[in-house]
Amino acid sequence: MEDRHAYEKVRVNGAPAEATLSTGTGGGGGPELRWRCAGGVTAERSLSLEADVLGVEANGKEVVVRAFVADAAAASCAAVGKRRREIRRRKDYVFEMAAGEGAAAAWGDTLRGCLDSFGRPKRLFVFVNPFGGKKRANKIYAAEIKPLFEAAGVQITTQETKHRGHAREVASSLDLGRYDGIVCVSGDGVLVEVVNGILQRTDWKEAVKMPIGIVPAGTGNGMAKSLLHAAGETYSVSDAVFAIIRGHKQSLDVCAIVQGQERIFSVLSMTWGMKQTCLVADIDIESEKYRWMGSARFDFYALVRIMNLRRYCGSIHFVPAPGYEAYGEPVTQVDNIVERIEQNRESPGPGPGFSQGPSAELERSDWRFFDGPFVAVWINNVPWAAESAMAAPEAKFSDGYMDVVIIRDCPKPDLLALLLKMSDGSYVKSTYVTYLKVKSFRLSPGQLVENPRRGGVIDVDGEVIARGEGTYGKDQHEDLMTYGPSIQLTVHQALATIFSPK
Ligand SMILES: Nc1ncnc2c1ncn2[C@@H]1O[C@H](COP(=O)(O)OP(=O)(O)OP(=O)(O)O)[C@@H](O)[C@H]1O
Repeated sequence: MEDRHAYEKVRVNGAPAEATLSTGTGGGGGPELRWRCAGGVTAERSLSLEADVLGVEANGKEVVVRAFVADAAAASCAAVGKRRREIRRRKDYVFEMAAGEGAAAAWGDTLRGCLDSFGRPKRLFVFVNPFGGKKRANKIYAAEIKPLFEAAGVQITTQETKHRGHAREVASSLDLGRYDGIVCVSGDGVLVEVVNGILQRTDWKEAVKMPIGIVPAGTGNGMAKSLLHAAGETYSVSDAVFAIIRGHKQSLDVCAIVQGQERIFSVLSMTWGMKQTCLVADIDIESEKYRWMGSARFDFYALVRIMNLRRYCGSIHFVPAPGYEAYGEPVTQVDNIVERIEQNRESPGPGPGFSQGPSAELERSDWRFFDGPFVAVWINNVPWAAESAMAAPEAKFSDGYMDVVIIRDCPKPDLLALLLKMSDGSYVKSTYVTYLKVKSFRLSPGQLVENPRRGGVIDVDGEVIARGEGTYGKDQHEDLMTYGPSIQLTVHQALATIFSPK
């Protein structure tokens, strides 16, 4: 049954009005506040507590409702309930109760009760990476993030990341009982560190249930873009924060990437060969020097990059998801693959290694393969690799599969055309792109076709994990894995939990 509190005499931001607080769900719309100003010239206004309200405070005769709405018009009853793409803004509505303090206190209690019933996070641990993206994360935090959390009454503990790996260290030992979630104000890198830190804990099975939030403040913000886009929300810092405040959650597949005794967990992507994000970003940024060309500079710079196109020898093996069984060639001798999986099973260490993870034997007879050369192989967990690159339009957060994109021999003009369609994902329709979903995957990377003394680069969630001979930085960097021996990927379905707008 719907529960209503109606007041004849209320002032809303000083204007006399009649207001109704509805706490029930009888109408199907959830708890809401409605009011109509005296005189009736303005339309009835309403605020959905779940979709528009951050917090509430009762003060004497007043109840202050801290809202986050698209604009003044968006608070009209016509707009309530619809998904909006407009930019939201902070707005306070002060309800002065004619019936006095007692009525204000009662409204305050009722409103807070409604907000509490949504299960929103009350205590958050927030990482801020001051070096992410354009090094503005601290400013963004102070100007756009902190005020929203404060308005929502969320208790915040912040931690600036001091060095590479710091977020991982902290997440591996944080007292999780003190928080309802961990938030990363950063690019995807810190998020990945947090997931890896949690999975190296001895209590990882419990710890991995801790919801993780991401607020885009880096160069690569594929996860934030994927979450907001999937919910039909605008891609912005404030929308990402609001999603965390509202406390909706989504489970997320985590991919274990293993080579011998080395293991890393990925939530976004693994890439080999041409990079999806790099090329798109490069065309935006590096083409600046060709600004005099006008809009043709994008095409020109893409062309420059494609002229230097590299193709790599190697092979990939995979267990296809249902519906993709016809892709590639059947593997007749699976023993090598299974042997390697069995070796990996014995690898020590905490976290969902092969001993705890999904059983690999189930997939014993289903392996298929492609041989190179390859221009690019991308394995994606979520649709967006960066905010401007929709690498895997079919990817789902927790379907238990990785979406694989393979570009093999592709004429340069076609590659250019394909690249220019990366921003909406339509590039996958090209005949030069093979797109499939897999349960397990194995990459055996080889040398450049044009130069057998030179290898390629393998990148996981934006970090290089292996680089071959002759590649940039080979002499300076000690990578986690070796370029050459196979790298095995296994999906752990819905292992992690992430704050999501819906
Ligand atoms: N204080 C710091 N100094 C140097 N590196 C840091 C610091 N804090 C975090 N990092 C590292 O920066 C890396 C990238 O961070 P993040 O993803 O937030 O930003 P980004 O701009 O998207 O990154 P990038 O473009 O470099 O991949 C992470 O791996 C993280 O460990």
